[in-house]
Amino acid sequence: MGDSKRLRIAVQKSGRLSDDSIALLKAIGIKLYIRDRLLIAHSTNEPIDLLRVRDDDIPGLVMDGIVDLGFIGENELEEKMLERQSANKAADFEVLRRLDYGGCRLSIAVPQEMKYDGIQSLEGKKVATTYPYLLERYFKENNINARAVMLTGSVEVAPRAGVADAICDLVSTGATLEANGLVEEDVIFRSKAVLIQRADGALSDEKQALVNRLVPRIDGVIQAKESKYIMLHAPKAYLEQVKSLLPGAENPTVLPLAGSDDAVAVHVVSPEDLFWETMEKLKSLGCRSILVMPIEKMMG
Ligand SMILES: Nc1ncnc2c1ncn2[C@@H]1O[C@H](COP(=O)(O)OP(=O)(O)OP(=O)(O)O)[C@@H](O)[C@H]1O
Ligand SMILES: O=P(O)(O)OC[C@H]1O[C@H](OP(=O)(O)OP(=O)(O)O)[C@H](O)[C@@H]1O
Ligand SMILES: [Mg+2]
Repeated sequence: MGDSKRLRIAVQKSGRLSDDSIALLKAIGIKLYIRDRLLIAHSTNEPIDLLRVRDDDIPGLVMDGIVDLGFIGENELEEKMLERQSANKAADFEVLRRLDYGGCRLSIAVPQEMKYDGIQSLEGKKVATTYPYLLERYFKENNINARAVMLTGSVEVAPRAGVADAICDLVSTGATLEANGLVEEDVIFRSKAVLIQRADGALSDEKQALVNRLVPRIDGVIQAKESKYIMLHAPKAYLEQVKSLLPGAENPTVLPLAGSDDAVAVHVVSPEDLFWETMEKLKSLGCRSILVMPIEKMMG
């Protein structure tokens, strides 16, 4: 399958990573028509097919060469890598880019009423998790004798159900832990979504050329999201102060303003957003018509 002429990309069918991964593919110019029932989607403008699967399967599909690329959370990727290594299966892949979504952490959490003085408090205890390999690695690194109990879902209910003493699960806002009377204690892994590719050299020249053309576009999309185009009218007398307030404004475009001798228009691409506080300072310097605009694409 991986040897078909079309580049195969695995994405999570439905879950936390699905929408952002599809949005990123669309933003880099890949036209996709996704029908909810269908597990394969074809691009209409590039030789690319999308395979929509459970995220658990994505690392294996890439490492076995069934697909060429995959969007996956680092937590799941690392877990599957450890699992395959322990079974002596090949676990080769290449991380092409770390992405700007899917941010979460894998943490140990305990019931509110449990006294916790560090990881040694878990000596001899059972900890429910969907990530037994990551958790056991952490136990080993800390010389703790504890048991990971594998649960594929609803990990948060394990202590109440008497299945385990504590849990190790993904946390983002912490709302799920709080709702279940659990307290986050130790972060054992920090994760973001990544784009991975089959082992170095495994792709045909044509496919690799396509990937090499697409990856810089991802950089462009991420960079554009973080950047802003800023325009304002500034009093000439305060131009230097104005420049020093604008992030990344070493070389702004300064243009004359029709009908005004003492003010100019300043345009700058800023690598970051402009805080309200900075806008207020600019205004107090006499700047007017301060506009902060999103940038859709960037290159060069
Ligand atoms: N609360 C969160 N905030 C941000 N990212 C998260 C959060 N929870 C999980 N993630 C990231 O998204 C990935 C997918 O999470 P999701 O909950 O959709 O997985 P799942 O239930 O295992 O889905 P599937 O049905 O595909 O197996 C996780 O492995 C993690 O990398
Ligand atoms: O700290 P929080 O912001 O509350 O997020 C944490 C929750 O998010 C994830 O589950 P998700 O909501 O994706 O549902 P799932 O149980 O189907 O995986 C994760 O498994 C936690 O349960
Ligand atoms: Mg999953």
